[in-house]
Amino acid sequence: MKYQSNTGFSHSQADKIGVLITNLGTPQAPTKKALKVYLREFLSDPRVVEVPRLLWWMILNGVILNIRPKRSAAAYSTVWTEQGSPLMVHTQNQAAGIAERCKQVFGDDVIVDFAMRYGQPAISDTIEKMQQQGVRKLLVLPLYPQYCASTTGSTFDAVSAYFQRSRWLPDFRFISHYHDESEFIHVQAEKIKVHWEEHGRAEKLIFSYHGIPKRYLLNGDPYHCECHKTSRLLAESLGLNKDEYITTFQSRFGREEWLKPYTDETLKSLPAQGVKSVQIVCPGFSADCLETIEEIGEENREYFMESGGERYEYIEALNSDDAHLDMLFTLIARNLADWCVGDDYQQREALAKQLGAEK
Ligand SMILES: C=CC1=C(C)c2cc3[nH]c(cc4nc(cc5[nH]c(cc1n2)c(C)c5CCC(=O)O)C(CCC(=O)O)=C4C)c(C)c3C=C
Ligand SMILES: [Fe+2]
Ligand SMILES: [Fe+2]
Repeated sequence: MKYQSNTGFSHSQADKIGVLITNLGTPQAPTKKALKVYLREFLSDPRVVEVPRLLWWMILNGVILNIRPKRSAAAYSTVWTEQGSPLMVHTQNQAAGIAERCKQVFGDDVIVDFAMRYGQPAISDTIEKMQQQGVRKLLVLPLYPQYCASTTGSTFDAVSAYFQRSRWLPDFRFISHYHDESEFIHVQAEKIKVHWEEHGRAEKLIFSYHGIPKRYLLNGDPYHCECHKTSRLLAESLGLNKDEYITTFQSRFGREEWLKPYTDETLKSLPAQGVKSVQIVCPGFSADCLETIEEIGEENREYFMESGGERYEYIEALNSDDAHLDMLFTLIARNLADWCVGDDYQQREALAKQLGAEK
């Protein structure tokens, strides 16, 4: 059968609204074997590596998958926790926190779940499960504040690949970015302010974002602009002058030029320019993961200190902070608004306000 049917359907089943949270995905274990599986899927995605397929297949299988898994497994084992990969643990907690908030406001009308673009739980399996539970309207929120074809675009590909095989499509909404939503800027700025209250301020605040090849920007990807806009809005919210913060790009992969300035080179050069203390935050990562904990928390710290830096502080990602989950819930609720049996949602909101006022 070309188009799959919805196996869970019964006429008495209540219609539900689904909220699917997604993130990138992570290996199953910090081992060479698991890394090979993960990297093969991730790096085979043409949205991630835009190189002619045959050439890339040869480089990937002939070189990268023979070298990288061992190196990456060693890096992952430094961040692995008893519960698993930090990215997985944070995403699970975020989904649980959002589900709790949805339950309080929407009752049983809304089902919240999470999936990963690469590895498990797969986007297709999760949407299928949600449809079996009665989901007829689906909102997908990839947890990337800035749009990038390599991440957000690729998530859309995975969702639409499932839809293309599916007989009964739900109503569908997709949040492609939220970097300039006032609530997002507010929570991220507050996290920095709390850090300042506890530790004082450093000479420079560095906003470090995951990089992409410069070619993608030149071909029209808005990611670079959205990162700079995020930094500008945060700086405005924090009252920072232009010389008090820097926007940099981390996690380079391969030999071609990526977005500049590079985080590592910037940190190596700052002490010689007289900057001895920095605080670094990653507003493109909604959850701490290998790229923040190991690369920013450890590797770049060493570069800075070995180059003559004296004080280096990494400000953690928003993870499952209550304020972050409240912000994500607000974003979701706004996008669900007229779906949530419209009047019901308005009435519940009014009731919640009334109850709050009576307390
Ligand atoms: C060509 C390669 C890559 C592009 C383009 C890219 C874009 C990109 N990635 C993220 C977010 C994350 N990337 C993470 C890990 C990671 N990224 C790449 C390569 C590219 N990323 C690799 C090979 C890896 C694996 C680790 C390694 O071997 O170094 C992660 C962490 C995942 C985890 O398990 O902790 C995240 C998150 C964004 C936002 C982005 C473009 C904007
Ligand atoms: Fe990446
Ligand atoms: Fe990295």
